[in-house]
Amino acid sequence: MYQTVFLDAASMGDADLSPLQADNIALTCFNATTPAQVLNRLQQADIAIVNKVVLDATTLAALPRLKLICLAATGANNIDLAGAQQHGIAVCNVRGYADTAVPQQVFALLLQLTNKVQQYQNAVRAGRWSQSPHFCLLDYPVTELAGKTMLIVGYGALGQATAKLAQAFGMQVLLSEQPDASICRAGRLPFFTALAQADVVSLHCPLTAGTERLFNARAFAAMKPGALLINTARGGLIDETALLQALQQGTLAGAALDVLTEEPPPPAHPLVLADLPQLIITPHMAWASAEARQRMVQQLAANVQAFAGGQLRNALWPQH
Ligand SMILES: NC(=O)C1=CN([C@@H]2O[C@H](COP(=O)(O)OP(=O)(O)OC[C@H]3O[C@@H](n4cnc5c(N)ncnc54)[C@H](O)[C@@H]3O)[C@@H](O)[C@H]2O)C=CC1
Ligand SMILES: O=C(O)C(=O)CO
Repeated sequence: MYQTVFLDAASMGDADLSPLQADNIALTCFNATTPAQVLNRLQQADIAIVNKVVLDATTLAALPRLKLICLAATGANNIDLAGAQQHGIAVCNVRGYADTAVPQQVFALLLQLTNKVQQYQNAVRAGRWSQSPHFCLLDYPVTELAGKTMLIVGYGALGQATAKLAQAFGMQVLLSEQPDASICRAGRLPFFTALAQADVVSLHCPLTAGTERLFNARAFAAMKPGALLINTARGGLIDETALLQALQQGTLAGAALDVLTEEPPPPAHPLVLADLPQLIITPHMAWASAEARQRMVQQLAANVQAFAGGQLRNALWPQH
């Protein structure tokens, strides 16, 4: 019997978690877990399931029974992988579960930036259409995606699925090489060259030591004037102070963020308080269509059962 503890089960919303239940699994679900509660709750666990709870090296060192961390997410930046490795704790994630949900949100955000649906809705509600001397109201400029370029940073499952939607909109897709790469792979552009050519930049790479604040003042200065930035990957990819400055100075024409460095953000977070119509922030819900959350549960169950059967599925560590 594997003692299995889901530390932030309520982050799955109303998804049906019953696929996780099985004869060989004793499952305990906590809605949410504070950093101070982690150790106590995982003390007797063989398997920890976490969405965004942080499991750092110190915590992992104090959990000798723990054998598997099963991420209810693709991004693994909340887990100290080196610490897991040091203590022989396997780590697996879920993959491709959101490759329809996230790209759909990328375009929901991008289309809001180009088509100003919210601003027009507000204008109609405020009676401004009724007062218009014409049949229409043209107060907010609309621009087309067709013929524009989208740079995808991180060409994995979500980057590729987003690229397909971009192509369906008639956009040209660009791929960049990693900034510190010594060679540039065929079909890719050097990072700063790609930034200078893109009308829209969409982020889909993991947050690692190498990608932290990849989008900083230097990167914003290199971007094409009037470009739009969409981040549905991780907040830490962006230097948020530099982003606010780039938006205020007009270097960037707009940004849409589904993720912030600190989540949930403090109420006085400068980007949350910034009153800029060209900045849209959604609360890390790009992944969370009902369908994607249920696919996630199925993958979690498959990962847990693979482990119980002596196998590892979607292992980030140990790698095969
Ligand atoms: N907002 C949300 O709800 C969600 C956010 N995510 C985020 O999206 C990220 C990507 O997810 P997937 O596409 O499924 O992962 P993936 O592992 O399939 O793809 C990531 C890609 O990024 C590439 N990469 C790594 N470092 C890079 C760098 N420095 N520059 C450019 N590319 C780099 C990798 O080679 C890989 O091709 C996740 O790591 C997670 O942080 C994932 C799901 C939902
Ligand atoms: O899958 C991910 O990485 C997410 O951020 C959703 O939890």
